[in-house]
Amino acid sequence: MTPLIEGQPIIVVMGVSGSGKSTIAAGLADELGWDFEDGDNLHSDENVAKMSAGIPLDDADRQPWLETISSWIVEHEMAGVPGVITCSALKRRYRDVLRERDVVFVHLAGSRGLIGDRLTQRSDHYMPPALLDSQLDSLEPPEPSENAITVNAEKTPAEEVAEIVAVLALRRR
Ligand SMILES: Nc1ncnc2c1ncn2[C@@H]1O[C@H](COP(=O)(O)OP(=O)(O)O)[C@@H](O)[C@H]1O
Ligand SMILES: O=C(O)[C@H](O)[C@@H](O)[C@H](O)[C@H](O)COP(=O)(O)O
Repeated sequence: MTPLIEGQPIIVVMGVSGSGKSTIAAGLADELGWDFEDGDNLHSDENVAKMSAGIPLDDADRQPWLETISSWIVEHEMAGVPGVITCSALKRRYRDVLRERDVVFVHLAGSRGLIGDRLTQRSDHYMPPALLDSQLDSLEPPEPSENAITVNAEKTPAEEVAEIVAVLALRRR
């Protein structure tokens, strides 16, 4: 594993369902040789069952999940291992939970039409496309004071990864 560069934060790739978090975060981690975790895999069985049934998660459902993601971040910080993790992180107060650590948010932002099309085409996932509207309703895009990076989710995955690497001036070591 590549050791953490001093002052190097953990990257949290955020956005609504279908914005490309899993694809881009995995590609970014691969490009950098960093650890990767998909926040989707850290949901409780109850949360997955709820989303699978087409019911949006609420704040109480998301709180323990955010704490699990925070634990992943802390473990990586403590071990000095850089990483990329996905988390929808739709609301400012969710991001505030994760921001207690040294993280940088990368927001994948795209139109409802494009993301809806992608979700309709995606077949191997528990999250139903019908939940996109509630995801967009919940989304509070990062404010300028949050120092997040916003990437146009309508580019190709390779372009998005290259942009993130360039903006953060990251290099494989
Ligand atoms: N930049 C992109 N260009 C084209 N298709 C993409 C892009 N990013 C993701 N996809 C596709 O869109 C769908 C949703 O992407 P995914 O990474 O699962 O999003 P999320 O993790 O945010 O739900 C997947 O089928 C994925 O292959
Ligand atoms: O906060 C939420 O409502 C969920 O966490 C959701 O946003 C999340 O992203 C799911 O895990 C679905 O997975 P995909 O984002 O991969 O569709």
